[in-house]
Amino acid sequence: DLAADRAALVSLRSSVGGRTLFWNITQLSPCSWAGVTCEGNRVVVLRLPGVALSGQLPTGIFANLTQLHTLSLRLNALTGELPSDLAACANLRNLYLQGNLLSGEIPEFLFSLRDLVRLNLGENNFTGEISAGFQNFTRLRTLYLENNRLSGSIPDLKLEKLEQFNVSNNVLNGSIPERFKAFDSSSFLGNSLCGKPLANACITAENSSSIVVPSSPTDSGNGSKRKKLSGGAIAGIVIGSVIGFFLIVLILMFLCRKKGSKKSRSIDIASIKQQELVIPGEKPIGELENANGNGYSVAAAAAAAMVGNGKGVGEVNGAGAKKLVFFGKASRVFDLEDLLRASAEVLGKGTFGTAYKAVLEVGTIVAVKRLKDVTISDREFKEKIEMVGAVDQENLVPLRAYYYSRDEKLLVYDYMPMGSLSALLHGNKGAGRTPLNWEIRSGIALGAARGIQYLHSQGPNVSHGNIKSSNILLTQNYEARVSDFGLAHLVGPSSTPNRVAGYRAPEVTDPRRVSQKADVYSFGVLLLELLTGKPPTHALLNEEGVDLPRWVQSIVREEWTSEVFDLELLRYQNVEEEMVQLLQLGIDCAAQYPDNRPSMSEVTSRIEELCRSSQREEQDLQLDVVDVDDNSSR
Ligand SMILES: Nc1ncnc2c1ncn2[C@@H]1O[C@H](COP(=O)(O)OP(=O)(O)OP(=O)(O)O)[C@@H](O)[C@H]1O
Repeated sequence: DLAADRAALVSLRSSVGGRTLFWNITQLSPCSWAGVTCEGNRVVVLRLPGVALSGQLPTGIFANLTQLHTLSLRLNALTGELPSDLAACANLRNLYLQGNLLSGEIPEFLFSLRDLVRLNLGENNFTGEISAGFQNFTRLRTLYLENNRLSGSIPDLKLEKLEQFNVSNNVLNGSIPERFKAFDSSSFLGNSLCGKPLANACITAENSSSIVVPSSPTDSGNGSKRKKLSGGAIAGIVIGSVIGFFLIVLILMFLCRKKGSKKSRSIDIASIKQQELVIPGEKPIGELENANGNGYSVAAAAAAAMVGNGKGVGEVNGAGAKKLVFFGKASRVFDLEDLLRASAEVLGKGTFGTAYKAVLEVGTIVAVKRLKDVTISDREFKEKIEMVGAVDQENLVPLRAYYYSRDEKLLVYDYMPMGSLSALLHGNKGAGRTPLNWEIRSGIALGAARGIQYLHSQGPNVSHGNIKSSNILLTQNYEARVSDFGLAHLVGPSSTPNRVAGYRAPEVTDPRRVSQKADVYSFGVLLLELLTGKPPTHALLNEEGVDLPRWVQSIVREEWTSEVFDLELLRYQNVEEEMVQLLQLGIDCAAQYPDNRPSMSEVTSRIEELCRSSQREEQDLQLDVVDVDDNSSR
């Protein structure tokens, strides 16, 4: 009686052999076990690494698991040949059988699993030659065959996508085919192979007289093959090395100089940028005329009236007559009077104050942020806010206007109708929830990365300082817009609630001094949140959250990678590769040491590349569907 929990599985480790366990899996619904992920009632991921499975895998199990996407039986004691019904798992992408006692030739039926992306058959007792059938795996990225007893030569397989390859410690011989030469020599050691990347060249008619051929393990007793280098070859090597050495020294000197000159030029880039960013000639709205020729009169109480701190609209036109200042030419579609008459509703309280949604009488909707704890001087505030207002990039929420008085500071933004990524991910978990597919999530990741990259491109000291999912807002089409940039420098440190804690890089001590690399860290956490659907530490009220970088890394280390993804994403199996790449990028960004993190421009190009690749996958899939339809109609 296999109870549906991990405890039962663990207690079975030592007492039950593979046969019984597998037999039962086909009869029960194992969907709630750790290591087993199901979609509907079909098993898509089956992972039983290191659970003491032994004996031969019986035929008949896999015929019932046709939706399998990942099968991991690593580090068990399975023996014998692979069962032929494994061929029924036509959706299989990841097959990990490493570290068992499987034997016999790698069976031909395996090559019918054409969608395999990762194949690990290492550390078994497989014999025979490496079949040309591997050629069928056109999507293969990982092929591990090390520590078996495979013989013969390596066929010239045209596996365009292969990234990881290892055939070390077999009994292979012959030359390493051209397309495998790019892999590290450690992938080929412990065989009788020759040619690059190994140090021992292959003996050909031309070079047999001048090249030393170190004896391989199999011909170690045959000293007659040792030949000495010719004088010309030695001279060539020496001259080549000397030239190479000087070239490296020259390049290093050049680089050092470049770095030095950059440093001296970058002095006060921030202030230069500031000048570039200011739009000259902006008039406060109070100085503009409305259609009736009357000037607008605005006072500090405008803010209070709208945000409901007790004063009415009638008290707005009081003393002080400070002005609402707009940015940009095309944005004056409403005026301050409209704003004052607007109905307002609270969107939420954040680090810098409270945000309101204001619906103007003409129907225009804006978001208004009422800042608190602004500690800097008037001049400094205006300088900084005008820099923010001048920023114009499609992935950033534009600041349309600001209002400044001693008691009130208001910022007017475009209202983003779909709310924040945080609300979308963690808000409505019920039936009416918008499913967030891979296309939407990867698009959001790309848009947000582009927005942050743009900010970083404004100067080495320009950073966002508060990257988190509630600051990634969404348009009607779920395009990402980064908000709240430039505000971290305006408010005092005391006002920062710890809701940002899970995103903050470990080296940040002052929230007003957040480096670009610290932004990259926060963006990494955001990527992990986007892919796992889990909030980071303290990101939500009343929820503790998880230390996302640590949690994800611990799971990836255990090769349970698929388990970290939000269940909603698991159905997009054709792009799992890209999902894993985005996850890896998140992990890279959230590296402990700032120097180990990529720059935002690198981050953006990596996301662009994986978005392109998933679009290709999507097109392939559509073509496949067309093919199937064609075949069935014939
Ligand atoms: N322009 C906008 N359009 C739509 N919703 C917005 C807009 N600006 C803010 N919001 C929403 O209002 C709420 C409060 O935002 P606010 O930026 O004040 O706080 P926060 O993002 O939670 O924290 P922080 O101040 O640290 O950024 C958030 O849910 C946010 O998504």
